[in-house]
Amino acid sequence: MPSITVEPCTFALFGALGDLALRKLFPALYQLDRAGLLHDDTRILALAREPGDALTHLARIDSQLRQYVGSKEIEEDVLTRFLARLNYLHVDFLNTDDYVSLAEQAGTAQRLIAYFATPAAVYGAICENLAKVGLAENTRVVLEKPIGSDLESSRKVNDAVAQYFPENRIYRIDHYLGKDTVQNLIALRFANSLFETQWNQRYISHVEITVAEKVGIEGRWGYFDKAGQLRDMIQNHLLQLLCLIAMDPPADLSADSIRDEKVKVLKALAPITPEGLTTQVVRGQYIAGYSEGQSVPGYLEEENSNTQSDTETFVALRADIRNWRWAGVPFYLRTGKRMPQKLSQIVIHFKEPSHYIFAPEQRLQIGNKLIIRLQPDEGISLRVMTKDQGLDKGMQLRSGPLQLNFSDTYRSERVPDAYERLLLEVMRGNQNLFVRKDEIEAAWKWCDQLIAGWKKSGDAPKPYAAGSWGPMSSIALITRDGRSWYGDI
Ligand SMILES: NC(=O)C1=CN([C@@H]2O[C@H](COP(=O)(O)OP(=O)(O)OC[C@H]3O[C@@H](n4cnc5c(N)ncnc54)[C@H](OP(=O)(O)O)[C@@H]3O)[C@@H](O)[C@H]2O)C=CC1
Ligand SMILES: O=C1O[C@H](COP(=O)(O)O)[C@@H](O)[C@H](O)[C@H]1O
Repeated sequence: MPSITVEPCTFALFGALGDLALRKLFPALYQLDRAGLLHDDTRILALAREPGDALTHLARIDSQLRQYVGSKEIEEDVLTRFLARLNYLHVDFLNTDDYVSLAEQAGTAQRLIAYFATPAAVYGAICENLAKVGLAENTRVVLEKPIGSDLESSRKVNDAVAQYFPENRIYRIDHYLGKDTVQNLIALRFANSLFETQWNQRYISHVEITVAEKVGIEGRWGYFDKAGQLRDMIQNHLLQLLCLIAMDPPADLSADSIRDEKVKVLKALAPITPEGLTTQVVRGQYIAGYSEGQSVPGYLEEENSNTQSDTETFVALRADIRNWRWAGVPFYLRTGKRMPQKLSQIVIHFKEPSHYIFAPEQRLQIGNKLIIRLQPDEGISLRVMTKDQGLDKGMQLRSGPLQLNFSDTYRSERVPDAYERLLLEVMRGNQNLFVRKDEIEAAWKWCDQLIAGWKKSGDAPKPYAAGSWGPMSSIALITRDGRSWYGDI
């Protein structure tokens, strides 16, 4: 039986016929229902501006749900119960009159959760209209990323929402924070004194964060070309991972204690100088190549693409954190589309022992590594040095893993999708997996200087073949510091 009690709510999904809603949000709500985590009285209002009768739209949601959840996890009785919670309302989000019927349907008996699966440009108007029809009181609003495309535009969006909703009822999504393995970073760091005592510049030489995607642009060229990989992935997911690795221990698990610590890290990131732009940062764009043995098009040949674009699909960079814990410890970040495999991984490289007593030729492999695999094959592995076995081996060293593979250890547990966790936490009113306004702004501030630098220097992205690990210069970026990307791979 579920151990979490969740209050009933009316869940209003703005943009209910869009890609995110159909692919991720309805499936996540269904899974919550399946797990017994939706209150019996919880209702879902699917809001979109497509005309036509409600039954046709509900039938589409039903069929997409079956497709994205998959037949193995569709239980007909649960699906029937889930669809009974659902109603479709035709609403143009910019038209106040359309909100009257929403207000009638929503009522005031239970809390409204308004999820904005729409472009950020309409968040402010939705908030204003909700307030005009008396639906802002007590409502929680959920904002999808990206919030703006730079500091200034993100402030505008945040300020527009803040006119009607206080920060403690605003839930900004970064879906990486909903991944079980990402939350595990907090458990790993703060429930094990073993690591925390070593977690600083005295013992750690450098940190790598790789988020590689095998997919290309997948029909999202229109959105992606205006964004690029820095805005799409680094500004949010990778910087959030960096924060969870680098932050000081929070006083407790409350949302603000964790967010206070994360924002300190973001503010401590060293700006990247014009010289650093060439030595510390690499941007790339994929050209045609191979993925799983099949030829795949380059970025400029994707569906709906232009023939020319300077948008990056790959970024590798070295970030430095200006504080006592991390002085002199580079954080190497790397993310790209159309890489050889889907892989999100953090590698903590520990320093060599302070006095070395083994054969000089074995020195290269010295240095423990903690490898945190976020996806796929979630798990943690600690590379430790041991002596090779056998009478003839002498004191020959070998690096081997102490391994915790989550799917073996917790075999019976289904790994929930990030959105399931996040939607549940919104219903519970727990903000600690959501991003506070000052975090978003500090992350934009740091990314803006990079974007401005690229613009000023006219730096074009370096080509890399689809199916490779990025431009050669991303290897030079780390080898210049006498290191290499772990296991590359
Ligand atoms: N798709 C994804 O994987 C991800 C999406 N996101 C974010 O989620 C949000 C939604 O993305 P996505 O689903 O891909 O986008 P889509 O364009 O597929 O969906 C957005 C929906 O909002 C509707 N909409 C926009 N303006 C109005 C309006 N004035 N009145 C009524 N409906 C309106 C659109 O309707 P219409 O079609 O009629 O214009 C569309 O159905 C965005 O903020 C995006 O950045 C974040 C991470 C991943
Ligand atoms: O937010 C986004 O994330 C996805 C990658 O998410 P993952 O959970 O599959 O690792 C990325 O493809 C997309 O471009 C970006 O907007």
